[in-house]
Amino acid sequence: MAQRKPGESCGYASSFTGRFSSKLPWKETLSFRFSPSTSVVHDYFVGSLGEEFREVGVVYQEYCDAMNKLSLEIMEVLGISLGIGRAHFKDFFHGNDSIMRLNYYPPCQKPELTLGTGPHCDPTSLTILHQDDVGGLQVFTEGRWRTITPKTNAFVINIGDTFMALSNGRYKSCLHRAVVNKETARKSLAFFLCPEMNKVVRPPGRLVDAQHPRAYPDFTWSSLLEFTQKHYRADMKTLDAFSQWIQGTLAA
Ligand SMILES: C=C1C[C@]23C[C@H]1CC[C@H]2[C@]1(C)CCC[C@@](C)(C(=O)O)[C@H]1[C@@H]3C(=O)O
Ligand SMILES: O=C(O)CCC(=O)C(=O)O
Ligand SMILES: [Fe+2]
Repeated sequence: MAQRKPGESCGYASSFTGRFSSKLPWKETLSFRFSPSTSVVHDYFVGSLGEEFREVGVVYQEYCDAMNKLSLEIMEVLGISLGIGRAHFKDFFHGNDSIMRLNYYPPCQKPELTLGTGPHCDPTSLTILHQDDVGGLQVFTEGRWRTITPKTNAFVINIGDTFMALSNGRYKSCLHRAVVNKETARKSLAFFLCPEMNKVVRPPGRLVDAQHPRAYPDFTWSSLLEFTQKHYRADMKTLDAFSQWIQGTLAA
């Protein structure tokens, strides 16, 4: 029942053999949807995983509600930082159709031969990541992979591709990966803020001018999500590949 089906972004997935034929990530994942002012998270745990998961469902419902609140506060700060005011992005994400993902990375006897999660930019808008104290998240900056040391009471916040497009490229989505180790399993919780499915991703006019022409075409989040689920494994070039893909399909 909980098994994730090809093309869907919810459910349990291990080894990803159903989706990819090479570079399989060394991880298991459980992904589910979140929408504000609903009990969809709690209902998923009870409805798909069973009555014995009711308590866990309550906890993750509360966690996702808190992540939603934090995401909208961060969107206010990002709007102020770009000079377009606190309301613009906060209102854009007031209704959202976000994804919560639980990552489990088993120990690996030959960790140098694989990756927990390969190099990528999150195609989503904003990621709030809670990692445990094992360590393994790395970000590629200034020419090399740098480990993000776990901090107990801190979250890691990533800009994703969709927000890069919304900010007309002023913010860049962050290239990152997760390595594994021989001794200890690692777990992380990733809350991916996503707009409502059919909302058009278009930067505010104030961020487009002669010096800053449009960096990406208009698109809906549902079309980018479908691209990553059915046509293209998200990597560090997803948005460029997606832009070419939609312009190609429009021209056809
Ligand atoms: C919309 C999504 C697709 C992925 C989960 C969320 C945000 C991150 C994406 C992902 C983790 C990027 C690396 C490749 C991927 C296939 C994975 O390793 O899980 C991506 C997720 C996915 O397509 O399931
Ligand atoms: O587990 C981590 O530290 C990173 C996971 C990640 O990048 C993702 O799920 O998109
Ligand atoms: Fe990621």
